[in-house]
Amino acid sequence: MKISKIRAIYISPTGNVKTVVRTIAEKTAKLLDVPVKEDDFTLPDSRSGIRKVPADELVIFGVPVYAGRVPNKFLPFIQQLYKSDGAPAVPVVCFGNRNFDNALIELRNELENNGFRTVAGAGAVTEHVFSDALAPGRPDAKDIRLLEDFASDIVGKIKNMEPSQLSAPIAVRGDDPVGPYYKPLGIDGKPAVFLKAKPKTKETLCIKCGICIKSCPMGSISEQNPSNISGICIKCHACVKKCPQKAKYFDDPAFISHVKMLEANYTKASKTELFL
Ligand SMILES: Cc1cc2nc3c(=O)[nH]c(=O)nc-3n(C[C@H](O)[C@H](O)[C@H](O)COP(=O)(O)O)c2cc1C
Repeated sequence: MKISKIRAIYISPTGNVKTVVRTIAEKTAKLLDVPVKEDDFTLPDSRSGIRKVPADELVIFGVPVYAGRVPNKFLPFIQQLYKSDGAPAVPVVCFGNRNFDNALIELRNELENNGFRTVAGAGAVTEHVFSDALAPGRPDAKDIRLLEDFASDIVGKIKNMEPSQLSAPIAVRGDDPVGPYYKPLGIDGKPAVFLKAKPKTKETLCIKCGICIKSCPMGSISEQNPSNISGICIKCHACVKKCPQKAKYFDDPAFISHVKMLEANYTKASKTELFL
């Protein structure tokens, strides 16, 4: 099968998915001696129109895992933006050391529904945006090597395949039909409900540089006053992580309790799972 280009498509509010997708894309491109085209659709401005992916491009499609699934606010864009008539695709989900639950199978199914043919899949461990005690510094050098080996295996698999052989979706871990969202628990073992939590701002530190405004995937931070979160917050932590002044933080008690529960139960290093 002739591949003319690698298409690296991703949502990555704080950068982990971008690193993982780029690693796989760059290695496959090198092995196939073709260019990479990058499509980052994290921000509102990057999410218009329909992009038809030609059947001779290999797609590496990455999203973060939120509550054990594909982030629900991004799902409509995944469903609408990218279509194909048979391009081979690799769904990649990045999770913060707890579990990817049903996210990979959900992304696989969405890509298949959009006309892609999934040939491999990955659930990659990455640092949890809620706490650097969960998979700290990952992907690390060992993870990168593993992802590069995975890229070599993908190339080995598709190189001698005919387009007609791209039939059954790649078998991945997860429930099909896709199971429910993971319900976050607090340190007391009871459900922790923090859907409405929004980041606060330390006014003494904020210099109104506007970086948080430009980083918010929901476009929810007021241009006039960055302390005002006028729209919905998906807790992605882009504003917290990207603030050069460390002025943004969450203090919602249910959210803090959930983070404590994660830190109490999920610090043991998880493994990246690869499907070929
Ligand atoms: C709202 C939210 C929910 C999350 N849910 C999970 C989860 O269910 N399981 C898990 O292991 N990590 C979870 N994470 C961690 C992210 O999947 C992980 O940190 C990922 O690398 C973030 O990607 P990014 O750096 O590209 O934004 C969650 C993160 C957020 C913001």
